[in-house]
Amino acid sequence: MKLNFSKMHGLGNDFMVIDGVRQAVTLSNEAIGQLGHRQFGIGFDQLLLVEKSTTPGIDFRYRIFNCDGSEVEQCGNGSRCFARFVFDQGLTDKTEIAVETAKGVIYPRLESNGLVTVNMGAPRFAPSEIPFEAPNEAIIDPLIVDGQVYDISVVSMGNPHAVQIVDDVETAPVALHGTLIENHKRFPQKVNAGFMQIVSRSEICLRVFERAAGETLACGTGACAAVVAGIRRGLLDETVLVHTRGGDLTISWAGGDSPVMMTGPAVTVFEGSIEL
Ligand SMILES: N[C@@H](CCC[C@H](N)C(=O)O)C(=O)O
Repeated sequence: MKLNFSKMHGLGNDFMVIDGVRQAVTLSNEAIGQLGHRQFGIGFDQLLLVEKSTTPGIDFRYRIFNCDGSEVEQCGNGSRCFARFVFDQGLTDKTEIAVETAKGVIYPRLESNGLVTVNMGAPRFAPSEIPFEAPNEAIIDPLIVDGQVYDISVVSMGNPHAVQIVDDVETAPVALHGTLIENHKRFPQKVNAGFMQIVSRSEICLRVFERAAGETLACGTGACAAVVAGIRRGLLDETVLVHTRGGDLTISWAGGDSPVMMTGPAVTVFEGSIEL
């Protein structure tokens, strides 16, 4: 089977994006893991598979897989690349798109300046929705990692995030603690671990150790979760500039059940095909 794809990125968080509307695509989780390998495959943080939606009023469905082949619920940087992909490939002429993911519908919009804004939906905090083992919902939860207590904020943006505040993201032990938090027994489906440095009420620096992918140059849902966590802790204003190692995102949240809005770039690097 010959598979056409685009290689894309959002702030260096990179994707193999496949048109499953005009091509018949059957990929096992194992095959995705092989394609994701940086040395033996194409290499990516996540694979995005674009499909038709059967739901009235919804333009597309897209599925998200981590580089180890596991399917996940949501991806912020991926949602911007998805929107750029379907427009540039001529799958739609709409600039405001409704797309189903494994965890609900999100709404990307292509801006005239080339950036993409996505209505990522409302964040969720109930432990059962993360999922997270905790007696009740809290703004800050103590998590014991390697004998030390870390104050984490647990947020679902469709996928699970545990955000902590650090003095300096550059010296934070992201790889070491990231993997311990990712695999902590209180997160039965694992978790993405965020390390946030507050610069001011409208600016943070962020590094994220992603579930199944390790540290990436940027994590869109991680940025949404960090800003939501900072606002709930009373440390951030409604609109925040998020500096990641791959570049900047703007995140806004008005609180409560209002949606988190994310604006940032989506870039196509090249198009290719592979014989499977
Ligand atoms: N890079 C993504 C998140 C991808 C999924 C994540 N690794 C998970 O397992 O939940 C983003 O930009 O949000």
